[in-house]
Amino acid sequence: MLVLEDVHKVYGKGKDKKVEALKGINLKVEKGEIFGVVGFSGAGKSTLIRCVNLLERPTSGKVLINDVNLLELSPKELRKERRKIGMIFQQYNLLHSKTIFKNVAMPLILEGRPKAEIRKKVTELLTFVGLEDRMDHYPEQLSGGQKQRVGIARALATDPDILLCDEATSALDPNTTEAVLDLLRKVRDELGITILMITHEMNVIRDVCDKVAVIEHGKIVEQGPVIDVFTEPKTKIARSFIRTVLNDKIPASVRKLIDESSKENPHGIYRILFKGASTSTPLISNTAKKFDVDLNVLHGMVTELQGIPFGNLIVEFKGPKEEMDKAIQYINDHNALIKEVDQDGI
Ligand SMILES: Nc1ncnc2c1ncn2[C@@H]1O[C@H](COP(=O)(O)OP(=O)(O)OP(=O)(O)O)[C@@H](O)[C@H]1O
Repeated sequence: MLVLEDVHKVYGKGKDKKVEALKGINLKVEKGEIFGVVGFSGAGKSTLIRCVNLLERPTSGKVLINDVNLLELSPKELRKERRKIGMIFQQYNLLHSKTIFKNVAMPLILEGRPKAEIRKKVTELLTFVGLEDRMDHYPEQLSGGQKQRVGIARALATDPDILLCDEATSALDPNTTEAVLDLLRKVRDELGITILMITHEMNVIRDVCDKVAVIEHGKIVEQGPVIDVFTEPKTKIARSFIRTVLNDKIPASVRKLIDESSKENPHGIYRILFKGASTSTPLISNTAKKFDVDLNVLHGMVTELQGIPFGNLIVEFKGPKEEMDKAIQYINDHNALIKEVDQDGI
C-alpha cells in the first residue's frame, strides 16, 4: 500500500522565487489498485509522482510504502526500498545505443546479477509484454507503443510492488494507448502490482483506473472510485474533465429547447443519472404510468464505466407540483440520481 500524508513541495527560495508545487497531498493507494491523478498543466502532477520515489524530495510530509516512511531511511535503506518502485515515462527513456534486451536487463546488470539469471528474467519479461521476438532490435526500430512496452518490461525487472506511470500514453495514438492500457491492467491482475499514474487524459482514467484524484494548484480537490467521481462529480474542475470524455454536455439546440420550456415550466427540467442495474429498469415509463406527470426526454446517452452501464438523461417534467414531487421522490428511491438542471446545464 502506498500512502502520501500531508506532502508539501516547495521549489526555490525567497518570496519571489518560491513555488509551492504541492500543498498538503493526502492519498492512499491500496495494493493491486490502479490509481490515477488527473490535472491541468502545472497542477503538480509530475512533482507528485516524482515525490513518491524521491526523485524529488518532499519539503515535508510522509511517503509510506507498506508503512515504511521513505523520508526517514538512510541512503542504503532507500536504495533497497526504491527497488520496489518501478517507473515508466512519457518519452520512454530508453538507451538508444543498447538493444531491447540490454535496456530491460539494465537494472539487473547494475545490481550485478548473474548472466544466466538476467537472461531468464529478461526473456520472461519480454514475453510478458509480447516483444520476445524483438530482443536484438534497437529502440529506433520500434513503434511508440512497443517502446513503452519495453519501458514497462524494464520497470518490472526488479519485481516492484508499485509502478509509477508518468503520462505513459500521452505520446501515443488511441489504438496504441488502448494496447498499453491493456498491458497495465495485465500488470495489475497477473502480478498484483499497485499502479499510480498521472495523466491529463480523462479517457485513460475512465478506461483503466479504479480510483481517481483530481489535482488543482497543488491540492487534491476531489478523489474517489472512478464510477463515483464520474457519475457525481463535486467540483467544477472534475466536471470539466469528465465532460471531455462523457460527452454529456447539452447540445446548443437542446439547450434552447430547455430555455424555452423553463419559461413556461420553471423547475421542470431534470438530469437523471442511472448507474448499474437501474439502467435496465423502465424507470421513466413506470414513473409516467404511476403519477399524473408527462415526461419528455430532451437528451440522453448511455455509456460504460469500469464495465458498469451509466445513463444520463435530461427530462422535462410537466404536471401538478404535488405529482411532480412524488415522481421525483419515486425516481430517487429507485437508485437513480435526479437533480434540477441549472443555468449551466449541470
Ligand atoms: N524544478 C522546478 N523548479 C521550480 N519550479 C518547478 C520545478 N518543477 C516544477 N515546478 C513548478 O511547480 C508547479 C507544478 O509543476 P509540475 O511539473 O509538477 O506540474 P504538472 O501538473 O506535472 O504539469 P505538466 O502537465 O505541464 O507537466 C509549476 O508551477 C511548475 O512551474
